[in-house]
Amino acid sequence: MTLRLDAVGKEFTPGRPVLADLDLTVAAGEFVCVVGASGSGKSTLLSLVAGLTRPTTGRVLLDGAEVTGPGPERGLVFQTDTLYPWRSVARNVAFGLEALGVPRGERDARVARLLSEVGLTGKAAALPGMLSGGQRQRVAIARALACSPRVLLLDEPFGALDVQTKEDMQVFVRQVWRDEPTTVIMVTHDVEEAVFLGGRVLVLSCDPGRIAKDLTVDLPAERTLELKRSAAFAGLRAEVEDLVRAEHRAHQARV
Ligand SMILES: Nc1ncnc2c1ncn2[C@@H]1O[C@H](COP(=O)(O)OP(=O)(O)OP(=O)(O)O)[C@@H](O)[C@H]1O
Repeated sequence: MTLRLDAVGKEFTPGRPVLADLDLTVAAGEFVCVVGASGSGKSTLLSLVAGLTRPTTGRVLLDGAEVTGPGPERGLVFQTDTLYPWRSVARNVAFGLEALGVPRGERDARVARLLSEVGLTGKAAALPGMLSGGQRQRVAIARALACSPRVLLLDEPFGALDVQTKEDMQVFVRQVWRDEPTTVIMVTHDVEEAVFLGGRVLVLSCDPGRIAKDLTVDLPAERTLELKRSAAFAGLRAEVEDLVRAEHRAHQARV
């Protein structure tokens, strides 16, 4: 599924654009990470693709069709825990399938497969409150994958996790992306995470947000944690950090 943003601008307050004149094409199967200073409009960009908010100017297109609202072909995972606390893990994952009216047998099979994929088969009957933060985020990812989204939108999904759990989740999400035929767009504050996961990293400028840099991550497709210790990785990471810092400073100088 090809995603295209065509001269997209977004203002929440008239005359104060958060995003301006943003053009972007993401091909099917890409893994794109979006970084930028706080307030640069990363989450707004994701909300526009999710159809949770509409652009003030320009258009968001999925395979040429304009996005006018949310849809099952786009799965969303946020930083904060958005699981339904009263539903079991399995029933959380089943939620979208129930809403789509998928028959019970098919639904149960899909949920079982996803829980196995995210390593939580044994927790199917548990309530979210009984899980760790990393486990809850895995349930959230399984839930987002349940309707076989063509595009997976991740907004700081590991921002609240400790370093070790976060690294496990990074490896996990890369595996999910390899196993499920999906395009991933992920917003993160963490430059190391962006370079580790993305095939492409977009650096947003501030006020208004535009794409300051669209960088191809020229690293092996097989991303293991050892890669983070390589010189190539360190070089890319420093390059992106410098870009984010430069954009932040340029913004500070303007205000
Ligand atoms: N619903 C809204 N109504 C009004 N202003 C909003 C709304 N959503 C976002 N904004 C404003 O848009 C700007 C960009 O916000 P956004 O959350 O997209 O940035 P971000 O880059 O994701 O920030 P952070 O890294 O801090 O999460 C901010 O100035 C924010 O206050």
